[in-house]
Amino acid sequence: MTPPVVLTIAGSDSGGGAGIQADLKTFAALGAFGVSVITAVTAQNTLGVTAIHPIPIDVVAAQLDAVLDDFPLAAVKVGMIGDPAVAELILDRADRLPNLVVDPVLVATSGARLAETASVAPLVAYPCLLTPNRHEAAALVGRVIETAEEMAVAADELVGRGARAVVVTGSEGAVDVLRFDGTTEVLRGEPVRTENNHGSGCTFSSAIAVRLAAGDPVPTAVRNAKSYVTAALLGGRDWRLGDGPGPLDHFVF
Ligand SMILES: Nc1ncnc2c1ncn2[C@@H]1O[C@H](COP(=O)(O)OP(=O)(O)OP(=O)(O)O)[C@@H](O)[C@H]1O
Ligand SMILES: Cc1ncc(CO)c(N)n1
Repeated sequence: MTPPVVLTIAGSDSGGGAGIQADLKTFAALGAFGVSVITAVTAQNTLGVTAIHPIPIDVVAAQLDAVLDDFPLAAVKVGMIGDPAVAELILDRADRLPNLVVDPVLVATSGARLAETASVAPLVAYPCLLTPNRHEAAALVGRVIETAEEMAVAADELVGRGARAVVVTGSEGAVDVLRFDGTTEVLRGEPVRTENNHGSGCTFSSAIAVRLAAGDPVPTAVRNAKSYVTAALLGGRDWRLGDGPGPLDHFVF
């Protein structure tokens, strides 16, 4: 059977654990056919980011149009965009981008700054499914977020600005908060004791996109994606790839 096509619009991680590379592995692992629009090339490994080269906006637009002109998209995941012009481009083509999941990537797990808050601001007001981690949500609402209660208030505030749904992720504690359709759901996952969490957020948002493409309602897609990330974290727990926080085992199944 022909698989659903899912698009990632994101940056390349030369280390293979996050960004476009994590997205395409997640799509393949969960049964979707992945296509990609690369917004930036990062020189990156498990220890950090040493260079960022934004792709010129006309080349980003040409990739997007090449994909749109030939593939029936079932869902779209947006990761690192780096430049507000890319956000404007996405908004301009948004009526052809179904099931839009936006991970407002601002900081890598290693702590390196990947994008300015202003670069994703135009997309935050679009009715997409937003997946900020606690720190990204804090940058978007302008205050520190620590507790699940504070995550819920921030998620509600971001829905108020126009998002269709918001999941604020809590990283190691495995507690995420979903705000959708007037209700708040606290998702308590199994905390995995691991150093290897590089790309967990990219993997999570990509898995949500695949599950939406498969027809899951938003809360089911988010729960299924969370189970997949937990399994991939467990699978890669004992891997030793690089000297810093390593990647997940995307093909754990
Ligand atoms: N150690 C862990 N054990 C269980 N779940 C985890 C762990 N770390 C992250 N998660 C889960 O992974 C998903 C992604 O969230 P996370 O907050 O790690 O994203 P992120 O910080 O944006 O990741 P990255 O920047 O590395 O891509 C969430 O569902 C979160 O609960
Ligand atoms: C290219 C890229 N996108 C996203 C992340 C977030 O983890 C990263 N480290 N690198």
